[in-house]
Amino acid sequence: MPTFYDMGLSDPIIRATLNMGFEEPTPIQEQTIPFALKGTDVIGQAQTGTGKTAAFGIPLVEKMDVDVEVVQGLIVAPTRELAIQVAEELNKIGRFKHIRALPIYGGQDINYQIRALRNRPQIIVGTPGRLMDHMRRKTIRLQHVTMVIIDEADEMLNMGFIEDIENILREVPEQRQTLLFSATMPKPIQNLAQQFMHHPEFISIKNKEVTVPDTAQNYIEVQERQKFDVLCRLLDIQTPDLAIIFGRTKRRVDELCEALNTRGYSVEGLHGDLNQSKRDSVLKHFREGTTQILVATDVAARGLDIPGVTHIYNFDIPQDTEGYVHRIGRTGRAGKTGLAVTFVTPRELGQLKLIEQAIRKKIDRKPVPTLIEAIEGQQRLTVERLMKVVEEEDTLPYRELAEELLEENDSVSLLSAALKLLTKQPNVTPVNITEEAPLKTRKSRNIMARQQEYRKWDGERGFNKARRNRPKPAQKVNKY
Ligand SMILES: Nc1ncnc2c1ncn2[C@@H]1O[C@H](COP(=O)(O)OP(=O)(O)OP(=O)(O)O)[C@@H](O)[C@H]1O
Ligand SMILES: [Mg+2]
Repeated sequence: MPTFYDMGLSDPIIRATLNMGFEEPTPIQEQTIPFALKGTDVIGQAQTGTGKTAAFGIPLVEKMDVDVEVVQGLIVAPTRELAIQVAEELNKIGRFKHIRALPIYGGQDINYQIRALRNRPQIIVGTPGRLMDHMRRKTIRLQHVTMVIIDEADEMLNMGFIEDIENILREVPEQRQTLLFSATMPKPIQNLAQQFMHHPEFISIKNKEVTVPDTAQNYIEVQERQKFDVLCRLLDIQTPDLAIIFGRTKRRVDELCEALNTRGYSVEGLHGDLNQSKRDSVLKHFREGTTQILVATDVAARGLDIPGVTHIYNFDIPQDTEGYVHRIGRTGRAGKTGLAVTFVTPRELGQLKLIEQAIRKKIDRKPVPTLIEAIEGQQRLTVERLMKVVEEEDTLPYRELAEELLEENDSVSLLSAALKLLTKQPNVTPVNITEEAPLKTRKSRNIMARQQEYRKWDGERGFNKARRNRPKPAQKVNKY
């Protein structure tokens, strides 16, 4: 097994990897870092949670010149939360080399960002909209950028973002090095990517499965109006440490949050209509574990690395196969195990088949859990909690009382009553969830069709005309 040391990295970077607890490079790191250090353009594809951030972050930081106080490295990412997270990881990698990475994203005070830019970070991690805003204001200049990285590249080169990426790349010197990463890299997007790159090396970690083998994947066939009760039962049975529930729309997320809170679950919602301070606090609570359940739109589907997420629930089946891979990839990261459960209404079974074909794996069908199972799940949880207190806590102050009680009652009656008190009882308070129409089956979110459109725009009809004729990306701001 090669080590980071064998890769010819400098001391401050090796120290940083040790400091981050990385003992050896992951396969994608092992394969991409040497190419990236040599200056080769790379398209890197590897499963979710396998260390793609450091795969580009390590060579990027290695190549930055700490004495040159201009932006030399640019990373583009689809969501604000991901930009923040990637910048944090880069700052860890750059800690001993004193390389600074700054996240630049919408929803944060632009003047604050302008002040932060005066600290002269060498690396900027941005979301496209806000990056362009700074480019227009000339508060960010990209003419000394030597390396550009597009994280979640298939998403970024897709309809919602492609024009922004083109605009941003126009400001970056032509002879830059370009790296593209994602867990999913549909062929048409790979082809499209070439136009932004110079003879890229395509590195794909060959795995039988597209998804992570340590994540068990189940589906439950369920009627739309039953979904919520089934979800509550699953939560009661599976008692996840940290779980993410994905809903299709923002309204869905809001309704689910309210309904789950009504039924006594501690949940918070994340979607694009919330203001940034709310988004920050929701994610902070979830990362700290003070909120155990996050309900989110696809804004949380890509890239987020939250250790300890044990369960993913697709309350609504994802729109496309890539979405499925990324959503369930929020669990089972860095060698941990996880469980993903997808709700499928009878009319969406075709979509499930498409997902199975794309990931080349069968998703196991599970029956609708019963109320009895939910109650048993909660009882099990109570016993676990009780035994933990028996083993780990000081119960001495209660002993006298316990002995008194036992003089007049039998022990089984007493313990049964205590267990009952401690157990969350099934809560069937009526809630209001607006029904969603079933998802219409579409072949892998028409990426093929879109690619053909791009070709048309680029070729036959001429690029400029094509640009004018390009349909307005309706989901551009609204998707998440
Ligand atoms: N060499 C390593 N050794 C141990 N842990 C690592 C190593 N490299 C990365 N990690 C850890 O693995 C986790 C996942 O990494 P990362 O977020 O980069 O995955 P990813 O491949 O980008 O996933 P996604 O496709 O979901 O974006 C992180 O917590 C990271 O710190
Ligand atoms: Mg990533």
